[in-house]
Amino acid sequence: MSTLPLEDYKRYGRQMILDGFGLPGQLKLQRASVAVVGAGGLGCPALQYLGAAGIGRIGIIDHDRVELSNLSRQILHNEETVGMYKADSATQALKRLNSHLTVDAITTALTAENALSLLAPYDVILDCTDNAPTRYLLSDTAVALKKPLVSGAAQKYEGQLCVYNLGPDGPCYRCLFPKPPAQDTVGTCEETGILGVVTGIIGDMQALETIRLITGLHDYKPSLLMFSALSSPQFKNFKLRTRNVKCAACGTAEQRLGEIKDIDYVQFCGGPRPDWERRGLGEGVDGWRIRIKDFETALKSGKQVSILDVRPETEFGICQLPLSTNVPLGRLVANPIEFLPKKGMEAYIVCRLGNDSQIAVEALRSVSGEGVVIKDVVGGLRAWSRDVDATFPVY
Ligand SMILES: Nc1ncnc2c1ncn2[C@@H]1O[C@H](COP(=O)(O)OP(=O)(O)OP(=O)(O)O)[C@@H](O)[C@H]1O
Ligand SMILES: [Zn+2]
Repeated sequence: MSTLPLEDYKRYGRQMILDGFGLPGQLKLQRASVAVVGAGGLGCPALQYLGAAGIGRIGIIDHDRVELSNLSRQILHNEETVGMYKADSATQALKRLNSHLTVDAITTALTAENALSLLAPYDVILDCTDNAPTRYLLSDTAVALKKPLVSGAAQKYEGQLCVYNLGPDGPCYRCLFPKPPAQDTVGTCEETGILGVVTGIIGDMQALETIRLITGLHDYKPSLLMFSALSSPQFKNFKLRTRNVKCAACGTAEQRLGEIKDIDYVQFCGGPRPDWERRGLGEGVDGWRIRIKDFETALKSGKQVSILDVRPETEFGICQLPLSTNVPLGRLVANPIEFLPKKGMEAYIVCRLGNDSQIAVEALRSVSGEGVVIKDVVGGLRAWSRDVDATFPVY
């Protein structure tokens, strides 16, 4: 029979003595892996309870950094971690709670290109983000990976909770919301305000639903829970129907969306918005990224640019852009200073899909001074082939 490390009986004893939980429940948590996307208002409380309960592996995906204005609700961060990546700051907090936890801190944004590969290793996915494109992306990814998506949302005095893709026939987010909300009806916490404890309540409930799913304490009846701090009663629960056969994501085969990496979620949700752009969502968005069409324009403009291709040498040998230089990612990250562009020169970083190039830009950025232009090419050579030059090989 499997056992736990001796000190874990003491650490988790209070929950282990619960009816229906026991040693099997604790072992299930220990063997489970959970991905939390967004380490903000919802993610922090969810992570805190998931870590405290003894989830074996926790992935934290967030590309944003901690700001002072986050501290009133994003309770894993503190004054000393302002400026740090939220994923790193949250990891640090969880490790303080339990030094044995296994935490993967992922400091890149979840995008259509990377969602499947980043989330595939985890059993349960938590949506703790705050924007429509990411909600659709997460829902489609959870459907593709056949994993439950524990989704939270909070704004002003109100919150919502739902487990999508629950059990064999629970609906996905698209089943309920086939069309994105009108842009003027949604806003960020920065725009609309939020009471911190409301995110705490919803984030805690996301942790609770996750624990119920993993330990087998869930009833698998899909429902949408609405919370309103100033109403009476504060909680209302709506039973949901099973999945919609006409749903583009989870319905019958004819309705399929196509491949996730090819979907432009920002466009689907009504086009770029400044706050999404600030988040690095959509394409070509913050000052450190360039969308493929703009990259093409920059190359044609005649200005002096350098193109660094960070793929492995073998892949570079397969196909490459004219005038690009190969610097495999490992070499660049080991010594970014060597590869900084000269003053006045713009550097564009490419890779196959647009993931490694973000890591490369991050490394260059950490050693670059003011006025240096370094951008990663969103979607990489795959996007080049798709949107610019159909004769460029896809491999
Ligand atoms: N596609 C994404 N990939 C990774 N993290 C994301 C993505 N979209 C949103 N997030 C993260 O989800 C979190 C949402 O949390 P929250 O809204 O509480 O924080 P915030 O955006 O810092 O708040 P504020 O609106 O007050 O500035 C943010 O930390 C944000 O970076
Ligand atoms: Zn659906």
